[in-house]
Amino acid sequence: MAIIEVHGLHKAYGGRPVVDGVDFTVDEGEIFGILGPNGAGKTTTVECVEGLRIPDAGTVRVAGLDPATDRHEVTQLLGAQLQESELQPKLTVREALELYSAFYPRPADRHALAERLGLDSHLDRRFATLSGGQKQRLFIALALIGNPRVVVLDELTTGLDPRARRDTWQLIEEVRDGGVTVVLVTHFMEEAQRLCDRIAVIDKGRLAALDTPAGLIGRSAGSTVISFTPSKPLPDPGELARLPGAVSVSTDGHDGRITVHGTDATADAVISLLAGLRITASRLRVLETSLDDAFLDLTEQDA
Ligand SMILES: Nc1ncnc2c1ncn2[C@@H]1O[C@H](COP(=O)(O)OP(=O)(O)OP(=O)(O)O)[C@@H](O)[C@H]1O
Repeated sequence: MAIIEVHGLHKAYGGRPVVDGVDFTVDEGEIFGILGPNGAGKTTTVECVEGLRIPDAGTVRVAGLDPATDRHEVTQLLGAQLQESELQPKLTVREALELYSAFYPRPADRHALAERLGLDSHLDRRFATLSGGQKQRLFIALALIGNPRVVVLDELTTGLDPRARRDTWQLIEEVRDGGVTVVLVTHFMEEAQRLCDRIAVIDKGRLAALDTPAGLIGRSAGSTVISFTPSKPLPDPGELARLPGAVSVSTDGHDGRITVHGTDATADAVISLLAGLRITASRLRVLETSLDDAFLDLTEQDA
């Protein structure tokens, strides 16, 4: 069941459209990614969902409510971690949690939340003295303190080291496992690929694609890469390029290693062809291209 519905969303600044007819729905319980190049309109889109910006046209519903007119009700069920969040530098972790709990009629148990986010041993630390990872944990805690049904995380792991980023991913999975729907705005393909059930790719204010990570990868031409070193040269090297789904074939002049870009069907056909020719494929590798490649295929480069 959809908990967020966005239809025909338009938003312009100074007459320049930055969100230009975006449609998507987010199902309850999923991790929904919003991916796109800088300035694509991702933050504007999620801020319309949060009720922080008023759309010029289109409809936005969160659990059936309009964030623009039912702002108070939406704030009670939607928690947000904003891009570039800051807090008063002298505020301690404990004070921040207390202050934010006071905004909600049925806040989460602060102590349990602090423990779950690994903040229990930092309760008396001032915000200014926290590391980047600790600050991000605190922002997740503050986004969750109102016991929301939906949490929107905008570029949550930007600036974190790889370990802190992975820890944060685990936290996001735990949040979802606790029944909260997560909307994740990110620039990191690995993050989107690892965490998201579905991803909306936004480019120049429009929805360029909406699919599962595997579905997006499958859309890029030559998404399966097959490489091997044949035990003897193929009698007709051109045969590989004619296999179903093959997009390109290249041979390393040094060791004769062959690389074929194609689909899963191409991989099957390469193996059957080699078996028929009684050629052994040594160091056979079949790899999927990454979401990075799919992203570059789906988003236009500026002229
Ligand atoms: N309040 C504003 N007034 C004028 N222009 C704005 C305003 N907010 C955003 N913009 C412009 O709208 C465009 C979309 O911005 P937005 O922040 O939604 O993009 P984004 O996809 O989140 O980008 P990034 O990945 O860089 O955060 C950008 O060109 C930005 O400069």
